[in-house]
Amino acid sequence: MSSVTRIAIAVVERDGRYLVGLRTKQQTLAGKAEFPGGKVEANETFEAAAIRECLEETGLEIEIVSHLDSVEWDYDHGRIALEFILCRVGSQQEPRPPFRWVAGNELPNLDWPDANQTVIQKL
Ligand SMILES: Nc1nc2c([nH]c(=O)n2[C@@H]2O[C@H](COP(=O)(O)OP(=O)(O)OP(=O)(O)O)[C@@H](O)[C@H]2O)c(=O)[nH]1
Repeated sequence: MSSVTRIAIAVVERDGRYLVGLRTKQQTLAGKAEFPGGKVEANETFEAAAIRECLEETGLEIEIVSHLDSVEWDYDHGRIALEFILCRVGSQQEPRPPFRWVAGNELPNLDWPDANQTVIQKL
């Protein structure tokens, strides 16, 4: 049995809009929309990983608000356990592209990874 990779996802909200990126051709699930996130390192909490990945990918410093959802998913590229964490950003700083702010009511119109479907319905 293959092991499960732990993934932390930062669902960052500011004024009813959410931080959304686009997975590149080089990544798995290329062309899909994504929230900032990635693999949790050894001895790292999900929350710390969400903050670190968001800073690395978007340049924005965030704070944890609450836990949103836990999802396990079997992709062709492996089995992952995702923790979706609601976060906020204090500043009016703009994210590094391709990340951008998307209105909450626009989120269902984007092409998301399958594992994101339940969390999108909750926002
Ligand atoms: N970042 C991100 N990954 C997601 C989302 N939804 C989802 O299923 N995933 C999956 O979660 C995993 C995240 O891994 P990643 O490859 O982006 O993370 P990473 O940067 O640490 O990995 P790398 O070092 O291999 O590039 C992938 O399997 C990706 O397909 C999402 O909304 N955001």
